[in-house]
Amino acid sequence: MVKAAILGYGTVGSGVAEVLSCNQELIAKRAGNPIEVKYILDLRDFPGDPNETKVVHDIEVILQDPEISIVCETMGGNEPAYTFSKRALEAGKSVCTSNKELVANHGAELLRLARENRCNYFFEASVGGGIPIIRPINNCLTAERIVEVSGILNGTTNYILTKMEQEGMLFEEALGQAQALGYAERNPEADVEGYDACRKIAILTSLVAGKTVDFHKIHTEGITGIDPTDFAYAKKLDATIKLLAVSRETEDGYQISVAPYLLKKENALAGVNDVFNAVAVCGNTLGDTMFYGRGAGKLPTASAVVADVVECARHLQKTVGCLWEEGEAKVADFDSQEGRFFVRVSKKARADVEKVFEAVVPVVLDSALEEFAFVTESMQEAEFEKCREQIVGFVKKIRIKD
Ligand SMILES: NC(=O)C1=CN([C@@H]2O[C@H](COP(=O)(O)OP(=O)(O)OC[C@H]3O[C@@H](n4cnc5c(N)ncnc54)[C@H](OP(=O)(O)O)[C@@H]3O)[C@@H](O)[C@H]2O)C=CC1
Ligand SMILES: N[C@@H](CC=O)C(=O)O
Repeated sequence: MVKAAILGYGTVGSGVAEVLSCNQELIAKRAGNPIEVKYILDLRDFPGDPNETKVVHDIEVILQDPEISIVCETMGGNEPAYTFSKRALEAGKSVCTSNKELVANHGAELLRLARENRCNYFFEASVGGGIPIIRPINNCLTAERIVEVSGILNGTTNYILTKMEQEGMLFEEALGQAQALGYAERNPEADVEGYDACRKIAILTSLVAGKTVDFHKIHTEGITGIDPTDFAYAKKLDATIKLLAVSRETEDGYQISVAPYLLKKENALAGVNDVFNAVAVCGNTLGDTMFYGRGAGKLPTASAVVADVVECARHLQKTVGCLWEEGEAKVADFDSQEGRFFVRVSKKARADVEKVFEAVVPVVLDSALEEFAFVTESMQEAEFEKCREQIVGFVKKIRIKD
């Protein structure tokens, strides 16, 4: 019997207990041993819950119990999750986590501690919820030089954008629904301002680079500025708007950004809706591959954590290799990033626009509107900003994913 503990009995933690119980027999077969949850650490008690007798409030009970070989950290946040994870690994207990904030901040160090203590630090659920992406990058794509990773990495914002586009729902209402469904972070600013997707693309790029990407260096924009008029223009252009995270290897380092993008309906990512996420990975010899599934939610995310638990149970006292070491991977200057832009400007700026951007083809939604839009040629971010300075009045840009 392999004994495990769950730290944090919220959306994901309670899902971990449910998946372990619901698929108990097949998990025992696949792990080579039955897996039992011995303790659940939380701040609260859960009277009436089937696991209420397992609840403890002192981490020492778990850390000091030699029977516990696997700890699922589903509390979230940096502290005390960082200290608890570190201490579990130092005690030789493997840790499986869904906590991307912690992985993005301390992944390399926690992996080293796992190696030093002959156990494992696994984090499949930290990116893309239930989508297998960490293990595929580490294992199945290990023969590849990965040149680009991009995709939709946040379920909450994709849910909000889908509801706004398809049902004309207001931002706040759609966010409220995503929170009620258990998709959003405790502080949903992390979702809507793009910070969550930023940490996830930092984790993926760190795995690709083998060194840590400092996520503070990633250009990050959220979706709070996207309004119904943007969707009306997108429809007119046979396009949609998605929050994309993009990471590309260049000679100057990894060019990484998180921002809303306008993308044509025929783009595979345009059809990724609601809480679904998709990650496209391009390898130098393989070409393009894509991973798709539920990016958030109780059971899909818990399923990924439990898969890590099974992998730990199969490798007790052995560390499974993961090439992500301490030291920093270079992030390229964002200003040199190149692409086309969709731009909304006030009607009064027409002459300026034609002078600065030359041959623009205006997109007009409604002649009564005091604005029009156009699409630029491919140019660098810095170049666009210089042009923008020469245009008086309202200017709003959305990048285009070609
Ligand atoms: N929800 C999702 O779909 C996904 C979440 N994740 C990540 O998984 C992690 C957990 O998310 P989620 O389950 O949604 O969050 P929840 O807020 O639902 O659950 C966290 C649980 O941990 C408990 N907790 C917090 N601090 C402590 C502490 N010091 N000691 C003991 N228990 C504590 C909380 O108790 P209390 O409520 O009393 O504070 C709560 O029960 C986060 O890192 C999140 O980013 C990853 C993928 C998807
Ligand atoms: N809040 C996150 C949860 C999963 O990582 C999201 O919406 O994607």
